[in-house]
Amino acid sequence: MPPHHAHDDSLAAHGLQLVVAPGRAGDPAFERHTLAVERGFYEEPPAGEALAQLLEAGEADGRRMVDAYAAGDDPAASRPVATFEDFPSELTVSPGVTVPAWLISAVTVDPGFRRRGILRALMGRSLADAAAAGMPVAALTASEAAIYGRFGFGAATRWRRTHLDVRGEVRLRGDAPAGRVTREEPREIGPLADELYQRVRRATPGATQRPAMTAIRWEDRSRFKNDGKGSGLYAAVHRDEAGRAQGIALYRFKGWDVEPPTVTMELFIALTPEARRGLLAHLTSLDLVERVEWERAPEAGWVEALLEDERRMRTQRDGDDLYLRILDVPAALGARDDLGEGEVVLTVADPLGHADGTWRLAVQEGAASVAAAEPAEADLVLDVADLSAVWLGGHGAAGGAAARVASGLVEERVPGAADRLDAILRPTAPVRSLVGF
Ligand SMILES: CC(=O)SCCNC(=O)CCNC(=O)[C@H](O)C(C)(C)COP(=O)(O)OP(=O)(O)OC[C@H]1O[C@@H](n2cnc3c(N)ncnc32)[C@H](O)[C@@H]1OP(=O)(O)O
Repeated sequence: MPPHHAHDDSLAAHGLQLVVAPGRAGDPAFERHTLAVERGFYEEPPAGEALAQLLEAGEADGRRMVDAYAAGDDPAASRPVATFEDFPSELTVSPGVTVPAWLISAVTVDPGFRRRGILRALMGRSLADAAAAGMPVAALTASEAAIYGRFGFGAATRWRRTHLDVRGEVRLRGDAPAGRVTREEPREIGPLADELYQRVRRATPGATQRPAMTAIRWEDRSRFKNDGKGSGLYAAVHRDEAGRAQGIALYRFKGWDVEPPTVTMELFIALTPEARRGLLAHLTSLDLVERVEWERAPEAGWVEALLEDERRMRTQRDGDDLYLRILDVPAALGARDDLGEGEVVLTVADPLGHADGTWRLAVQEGAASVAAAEPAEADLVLDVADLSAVWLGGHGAAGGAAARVASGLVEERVPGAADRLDAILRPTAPVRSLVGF
């Protein structure tokens, strides 16, 4: 399908034209776009099979490219000066409940064109399209934390990278669980990894669908950033006494030139405490390995709880992970089915207009209702970025609504209203994002 040109006044003022099109593997404009994205993140431009995989995965995700070109350039023959991708997905908001979500990714602007409002123009268009399509929320992960608050995004989940010291004998607390862990071939258990991921992400607030490229990595078929070798990925599967798979760990050996010898976790999914403990026992007893690196390690602390020596688990870095941006307040606030009882009236300020208004959120006998209210009735006044951050209850470093009152950014008109909102929004399961996109 040829890309179609759309008009945007603010881009035209900078001599730029907008190209909006679905990402199709065979489209030269999508190839140019994909190469520009990799350049924008200082990555080696992929070629051959690695590029083909990226394009096919982009098409499988339903990614749309929203690019800016210098006026007069042919998108099929020249490089865009700005790239942007958006695509529909699902976000889990409480265990077992998902809502449609608009994912945003691959945002880059050529250094020669920065700080002229190009991102602002592309973001404004994308969010307007999402709202028009009835999406209650948009989501992204950010390269820098300072960029997206101005567009109404708030950090809603936290991320941490840990190092687990597995030198010598690592003793775990409690009894060895029932069931067993076996090492299996990642290429042969792709559907199993996917099935377990689907089950866990539906139960985990903050989780989205996994991107197609991630599935390719889990099956050890990725040619991208992997030199085509496809080597070094290992799978451990926990099966319960009845032989049912209840957990999977995918990990990669980093190579003999890395000191200390390290494996890095690509995926850790466990449906039961037995699977968690069984897989941890496997990872902490790998011969020749002295460190397990874990990106997006769980926050809840079950690893530390299981380790006899909790100091073996060290957080190397932590910070913001998934950013959410509510577009439709009644749809978003009414979606969770695990809200606490109570009532609060919120005035939401949204510079882009999508979430502006005053609403009464009331939860009675487990049923939530969100109805328009008068601004004079407001208990709390807050920006859409703050509401988006606290919505799932797994907010980032800035804390919940009450913590934000202390910063002066959330205005409490009725004392205790922020605590009331936090109590209503308290999550019933750890809030985490499981994969990037
Ligand atoms: C979801 C993702 O893909 S995250 C990845 C984001 N991309 C990258 O980090 C790649 C490298 N960086 C870039 O390509 C660009 O600098 C971008 C995309 C971050 C910004 O693009 P620009 O077109 O320069 O942004 P634009 O001019 O529209 O800026 C809009 C506002 O954001 C601010 N802003 C832009 N980038 C940043 C930043 N890195 N840090 C803080 N503020 C920023 C601008 O100052 C401006 O503020 P204002 O409205 O108050 O004047």
